[in-house]
Amino acid sequence: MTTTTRSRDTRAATASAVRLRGVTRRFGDVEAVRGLDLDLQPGEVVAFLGPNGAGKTTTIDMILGLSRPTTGEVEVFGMPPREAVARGLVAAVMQTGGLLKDLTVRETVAYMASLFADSRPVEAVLEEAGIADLAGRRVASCSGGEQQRLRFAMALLSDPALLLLDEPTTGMDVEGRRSFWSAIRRDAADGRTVLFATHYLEEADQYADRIVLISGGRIVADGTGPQIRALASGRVVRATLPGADPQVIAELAALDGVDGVDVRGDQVHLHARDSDAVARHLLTRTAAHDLEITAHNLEDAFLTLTGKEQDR
Ligand SMILES: Nc1ncnc2c1ncn2[C@@H]1O[C@H](COP(=O)(O)OP(=O)(O)OP(=O)(O)O)[C@@H](O)[C@H]1O
Repeated sequence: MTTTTRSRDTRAATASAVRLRGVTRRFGDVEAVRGLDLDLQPGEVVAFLGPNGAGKTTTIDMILGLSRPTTGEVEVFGMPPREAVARGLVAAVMQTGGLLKDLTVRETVAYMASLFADSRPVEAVLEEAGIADLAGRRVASCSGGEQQRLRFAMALLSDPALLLLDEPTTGMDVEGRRSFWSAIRRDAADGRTVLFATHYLEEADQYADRIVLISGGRIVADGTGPQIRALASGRVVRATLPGADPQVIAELAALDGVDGVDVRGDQVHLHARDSDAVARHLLTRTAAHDLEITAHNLEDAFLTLTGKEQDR
């Protein structure tokens, strides 16, 4: 792999890669981002995870200097985002656009390289993005995943210290996603800071060192996958409860230590801090059977944590 120099000046070497303080962004009546404080350290791979409309793209746009916060401060390597972008410290891989279908993969990267005063060699970035063997192929014949790796190669030309990816694998199949992320992870091992927005829990859990969970324009959790799971403590008790009447459901919901009840046909799901007490109640006071008790998984944590924010 090519050795690269990513610390282009003293400020870039010493500051947080990204620093947000009290950042808000309004669009008319819509408060897309509501008071974000966030620090990304150089070399971290961070997933920005949240449901539709959470404020992920709005935040990424502010880090890229494409829009300004309504209030608050955004700094990238200790400088205003536009300055960091102008110095080639930041690059982005967006979901769509930016490719000429009739060019080959190599021609596309070479054309982009010709626009930079100080560009890395074309062959090196093709290699790093894992598309050297596709260099002669027309862009139109590349799959969605291959086109994303091409965008990734283009983003590497300026050797950015920070790479931003906005839902980079939307619409890719499992194999496309896997090879895209293995290229990103290989590259990040070399010290690049990566922030990617995603809807996919497994993607965040599998490929990020840290997950920042955002909902309704606020950060609702920040930590590793296991730390986020632990935040939504408790268990899920599932049972078959045929024809459960509303009175029985109301009693279940009112039990001590029950945080929520979902009824799906004959199935009842209870989110409970004391699963033993809930199981005892179900078996002795109701017609429930086929009980199953499981620990929360990341998806439960996601729904619990983002649901709480949406309720506000
Ligand atoms: N230019 C705009 N004008 C008006 N409202 C906007 C604009 N851009 C974003 N919004 C609103 O701000 C909120 C946050 O949007 P944003 O695109 O940042 O969310 P997101 O987390 O990226 O969502 P998705 O995962 O669906 O892309 C949404 O309610 C959206 O409708």
